[in-house]
Amino acid sequence: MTSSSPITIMKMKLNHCSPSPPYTTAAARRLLPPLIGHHQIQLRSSLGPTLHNSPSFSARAIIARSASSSSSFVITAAMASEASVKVIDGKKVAKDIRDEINAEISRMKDSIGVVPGLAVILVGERKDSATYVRNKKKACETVGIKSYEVCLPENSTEEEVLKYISDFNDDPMVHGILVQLPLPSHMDEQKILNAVCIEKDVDGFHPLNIGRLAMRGRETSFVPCTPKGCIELLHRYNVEIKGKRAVVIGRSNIVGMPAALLLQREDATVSIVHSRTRNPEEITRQADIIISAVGQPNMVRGSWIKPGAVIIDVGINPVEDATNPRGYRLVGDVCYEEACKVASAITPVPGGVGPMTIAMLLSNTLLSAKRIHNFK
Ligand SMILES: Nc1nc(=O)c2c([nH]1)NC[C@@H]1CN(c3ccc(C(=O)N[C@@H](CCC(=O)O)C(=O)O)cc3)C=[N+]21
Repeated sequence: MTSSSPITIMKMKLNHCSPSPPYTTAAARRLLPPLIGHHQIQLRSSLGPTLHNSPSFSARAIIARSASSSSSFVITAAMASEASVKVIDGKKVAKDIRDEINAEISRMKDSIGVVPGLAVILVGERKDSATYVRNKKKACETVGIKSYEVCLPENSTEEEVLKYISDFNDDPMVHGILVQLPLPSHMDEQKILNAVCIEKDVDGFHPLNIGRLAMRGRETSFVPCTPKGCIELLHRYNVEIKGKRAVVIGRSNIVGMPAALLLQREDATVSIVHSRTRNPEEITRQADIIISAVGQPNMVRGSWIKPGAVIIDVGINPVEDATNPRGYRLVGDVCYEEACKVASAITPVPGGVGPMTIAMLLSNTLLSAKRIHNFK
């Protein structure tokens, strides 16, 4: 989703999350300051040495508290906590991972002469899909993966797609196969995804992959890229998962569900919030870790977030923006401005989970080539 305009742009004009300024409610005024101070301390230990939040937060809060009006207190405290939120830099981490992958691929090429190959099948003319595919191809080039691309017209038949999949399944140069989603509506997505042989399913969308993810004691074959990227970010920022309460918002097969399974594997206590959940706000507010993957711009408000929580925002939602040369800009599921004032760490959109998804695709492709050639 880069220079070209995506198919659907949310009809919203949002510079902030809402017309009303955040944290001016009486409840927020009562709740926020002491809790932020408390969680700040926890955060510092959980995020380790990389954290550069202001050590003077509580001092500033106390000074603010002694200041005259309560409204000036709220503003000052909010500013102080905002300054201390850790922005989780997915773009930077993705670059580090590509460098690591690049080194591994050179090592493999030098020792056994194998170059990993990724096949991408794109059906139809969706501009956003075309952009994703182009970005994946570029990313492959930067790490030394050979990419094989097939672009089919919108009116192709299922059989044609299945034929390409079957050829790639048999091609020894190809170690990973990705069918770009969504497929045109006349195609049976399940049937097509099931045709990708499990050894080359680098997207991790095969039911057997998800099944293994769900079962204790089973080795996973390929972990779906976006959820894998989310967990990788938590690991690389030293966010402890074990024993923590995690809430995943959204239950899609490709993000929400596998993300919840992964968090559970990492010993978090996991709840899934979805469109039929009663009191999503109340449940989300219990989370130490929030992964949001719903595709609703700014749905998760500051009041949904427990002070000190870590937020991974998977949403990439285009919203109308006349001031932007593209005519739109991207926002997450989480109201960033509000979240920055409550959370201890957050991924931005863009530059958060998106780049990690692609990095994990490269990582799965390398893993596949290593497995197929038994290269340690
Ligand atoms: N079989 C399949 N596998 C996928 O993994 C898959 C798919 N189909 N269909 C579409 C979604 C979406 N997706 C993204 C990947 C990277 C960014 C990304 O890098 N985003 C940039 C935004 C760049 C920009 O447009 O400015 C960022 O968040 O920083 C976004 C979205 C993979 N998907």
